[in-house]
Amino acid sequence: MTEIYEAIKRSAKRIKEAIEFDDTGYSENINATGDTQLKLDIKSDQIIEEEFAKVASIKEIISEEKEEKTSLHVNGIYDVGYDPLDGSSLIDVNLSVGSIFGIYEGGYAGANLKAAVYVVYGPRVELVIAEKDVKMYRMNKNGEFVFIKTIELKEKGKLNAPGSTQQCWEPKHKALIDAIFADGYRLRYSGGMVPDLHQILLKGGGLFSYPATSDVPKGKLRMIFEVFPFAFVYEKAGGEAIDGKQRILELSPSHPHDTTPCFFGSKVEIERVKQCYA
Ligand SMILES: O=P(O)(O)OC[C@H]1O[C@](O)(COP(=O)(O)O)[C@@H](O)[C@@H]1O
Ligand SMILES: [Mg+2]
Ligand SMILES: [Mg+2]
Repeated sequence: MTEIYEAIKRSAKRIKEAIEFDDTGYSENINATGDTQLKLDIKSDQIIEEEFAKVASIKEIISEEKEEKTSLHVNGIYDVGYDPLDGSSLIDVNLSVGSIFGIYEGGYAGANLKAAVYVVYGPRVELVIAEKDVKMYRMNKNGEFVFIKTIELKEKGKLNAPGSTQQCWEPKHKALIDAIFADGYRLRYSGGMVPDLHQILLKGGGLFSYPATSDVPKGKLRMIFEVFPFAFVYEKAGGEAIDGKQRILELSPSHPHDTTPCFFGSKVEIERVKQCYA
């Protein structure tokens, strides 16, 4: 596992440099989800593939920017699913973006996750590794990742990050979000799942939701690359992640690019979601 973390750190340094100095424009390609890829989406994907190709324990990889799985090492143990540049549509407005990694053993089901990692490219570069617990590191001026702290969620938080187009929410979802705001929660939503979920983790708790809506009935966020890794992080930090009713980590996609509605948060907020969606 350490070799994989080291490859992610090398990738993070290279991607940070690309974000700072490369062309921020769109390419002419469309990915499996139907999004037009930025040149930076493609470059970040290539950087990660190059770094993972050096790691013998990785059997295969699949990313948000690849149509199909890519085999790396026949004798490898782990399958890695990743979103090379999450929130990339925020690059043009210079907001924080991220990379997300799920390290699976035995196929890309939630139950097969062995570790999850994400990187935040903000004013500083931070790396979070969830295995037994959740550890946060920050890149120093020599490009080394220095341990900062272990992240633990409180039972109840203060932040609310409601995703998707509100016009398309179900009435019960609107009632839930309104009730949470009525209880004093503050709105914190940038449109980048990495910084939005990172903020809730670091500020002690709250709720991030991306529900089923009339325009995206199966949600927008992708299981293998985005939702499973963050569900793992939230559970290891003492929180919960559900699709409304079921634990996210009990789900299995039938296609690599499958999406699911998702709710991540501390215990108290997730209990409210369960009551609403029961
Ligand atoms: O603008 P919306 O519909 O709330 O969606 C925001 C979500 O879309 C995403 O940007 C999707 O990720 P990509 O940039 O990797 O496609 C998430 O980071 C974010 O949580
Ligand atoms: Mg993404
Ligand atoms: Mg992406």
